[in-house]
Amino acid sequence: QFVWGYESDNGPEHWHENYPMAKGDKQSPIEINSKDVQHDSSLAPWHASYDPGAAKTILNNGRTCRVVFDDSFDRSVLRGGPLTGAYRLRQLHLHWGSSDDHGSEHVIDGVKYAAELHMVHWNPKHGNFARALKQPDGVAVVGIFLKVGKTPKPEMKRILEEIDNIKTKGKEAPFQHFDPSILFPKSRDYWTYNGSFTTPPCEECITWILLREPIEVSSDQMAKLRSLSKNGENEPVNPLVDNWRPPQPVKGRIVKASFK
Ligand SMILES: NS(=O)(=O)c1ccc(C(=O)NCc2ccccc2F)cc1
Ligand SMILES: [Zn+2]
Repeated sequence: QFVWGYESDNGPEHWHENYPMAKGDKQSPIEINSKDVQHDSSLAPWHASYDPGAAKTILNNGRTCRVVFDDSFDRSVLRGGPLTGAYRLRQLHLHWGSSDDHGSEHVIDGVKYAAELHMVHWNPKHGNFARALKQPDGVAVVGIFLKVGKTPKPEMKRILEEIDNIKTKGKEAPFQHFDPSILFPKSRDYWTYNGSFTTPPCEECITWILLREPIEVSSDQMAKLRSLSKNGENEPVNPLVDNWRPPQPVKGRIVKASFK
């Protein structure tokens, strides 16, 4: 039975065989070229109001490291920007490379960042997440680029400290009292466009909000992330790296910028 992944036999080039949406017209990620972006002065600023008490657990699902939040009511929400209404924070996760020179999913003016962090929110007007992902306005993901520099990002430490407890696939640990808005960069500038999950089933339900300013992490912090394994305990070690989908066809979509 086909289990999708990022290897040559089950990677992004194969996904469409089991998930036809993967060949849709509004797929993510994409390459963003500043010259094709349209500044939209009507775009509102976005606001996150997260409850640190909503954080629940952190897990290694063999494909990424994911922090899960209580989304049973409007407890941690994202508002504004291109969105109508309050979207509930459900989980955050990352995509990263096997070395510092690549790993992000979106590519900005040819620049690949070392990693890309996704904060996944869904529109409660659709009742639940499974229904929301069938709607064009169902899901909103804030994407933050991680750039390798000399100074480690202290706010990333909480996540990276937990890595040792979730080394292998299926491992989960409590992860409480965490407000992910501490990860945001200073600037609120963003690009936004309509796209999809970057993993199967590649549903085209996402309003992407990509922050222009990357956050800086250290090479050691990236090495820590790369110490996660795809394999389960007592299985041969298979490093969890290069869990990113390459850019997909833009197909005439307009990327808007909140800034000039
Ligand atoms: N990389 S991303 O575009 O930000 C992204 C965000 C969320 C998911 C997700 O929830 N998958 C699980 C899932 C659950 C239920 C139904 C379908 C699903 F994909 C996958 C990818
Ligand atoms: Zn993602």
